[in-house]
Amino acid sequence: MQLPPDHPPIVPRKVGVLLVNLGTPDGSDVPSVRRYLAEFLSDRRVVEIPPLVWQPILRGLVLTTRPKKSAHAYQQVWTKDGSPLAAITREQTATLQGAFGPGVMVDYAMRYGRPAIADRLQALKDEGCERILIAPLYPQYCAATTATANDKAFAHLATMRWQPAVRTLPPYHDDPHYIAALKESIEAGIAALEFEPEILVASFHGMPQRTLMLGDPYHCQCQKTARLLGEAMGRELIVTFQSRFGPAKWLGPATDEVLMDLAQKGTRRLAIFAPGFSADCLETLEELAIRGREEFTGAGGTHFAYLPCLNASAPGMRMLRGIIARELAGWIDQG
Ligand SMILES: C=CC1=C(C)c2cc3[nH]c(cc4nc(cc5[nH]c(cc1n2)c(C)c5CCC(=O)O)C(CCC(=O)O)=C4C)c(C)c3C=C
Ligand SMILES: [Fe+2]
Ligand SMILES: [Fe+2]
Repeated sequence: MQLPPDHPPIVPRKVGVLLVNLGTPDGSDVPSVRRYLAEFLSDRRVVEIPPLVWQPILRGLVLTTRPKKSAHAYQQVWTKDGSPLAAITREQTATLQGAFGPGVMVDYAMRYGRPAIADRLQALKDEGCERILIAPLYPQYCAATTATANDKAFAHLATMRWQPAVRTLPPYHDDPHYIAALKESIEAGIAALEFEPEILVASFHGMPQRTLMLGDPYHCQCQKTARLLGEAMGRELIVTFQSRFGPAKWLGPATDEVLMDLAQKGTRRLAIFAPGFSADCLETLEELAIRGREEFTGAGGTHFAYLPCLNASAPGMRMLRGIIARELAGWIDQG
């Protein structure tokens, strides 16, 4: 069929997958960290205080003190490929693209900082993706993570004349693929240690306690992940919540307090891991692997191990491929 000479170009139809993670600063210097924190902590899904009250506190207090402290923390985990979260997310994207082959276009974006969700969503559409799965990589649903990533994607869709059809990845906290991948990865991590841990700690990112009362399923989904994982491994796990922010009451028990308490009460050998993070990042590599070790050994522990997240490991990528392929049902050949 002959197209009119001024017809917009026609590109072949494709299916796209947009992996989304939280975001990270472009550099570990104080101005980069300040820019990132300003965007992150201005998100009303993250800090649920009216902006008229919160913005003066954020600008006058938080952004004048925290960036220096956080930049110091980022400097301890920064790699030649940049922030660990960014480097690992890139690797997950490339590995998943290899697993799906040319029938599916896999890309990634960050909720805060770069690459921006709007830019990558638009790029997928411009490449001909008329069907896109938006995949926030959070196993446990939380308004401050999953919902805000989806909000950002839908805000961009609202600007489009020709929208792609979209699906969003549901939480996968109790998915057998995820539990099996965690079991495989953690058991391999323990087998490689030079000591036998007496205690296993599963540390999840915390949230303000009131979000549980407001109906956010995050806390329950973390507990269920830990229960299923403990049952699969045939071992008891201690569940803790880390990374408290601000003066409000957060979900507990707090990871740092539990580490010190266990050591003070006589635990000597301990392994900790963070099943709620799909990629290692500041919160795992600095807060758990570095500071957690100091807290535990400072209180009398002798052997401490931090076991890495699923990242782009073989079990982690098999899991991601499995859950994403399922969500693409009817859009791709399931073969
Ligand atoms: C895995 C789920 C996460 C939840 C839930 C979450 C909630 C949440 N976080 C903050 C404040 C901060 N978080 C920071 C870093 C950070 N948080 C997550 C994940 C969750 N956050 C990740 C993956 C990262 C790491 C980013 C990286 O660059 O590696 C930070 C920034 C670092 C710092 O200054 O400590 C802050 C601040 C709040 C307030 C919140 C829920 C209300
Ligand atoms: Fe966080
Ligand atoms: Fe609960």
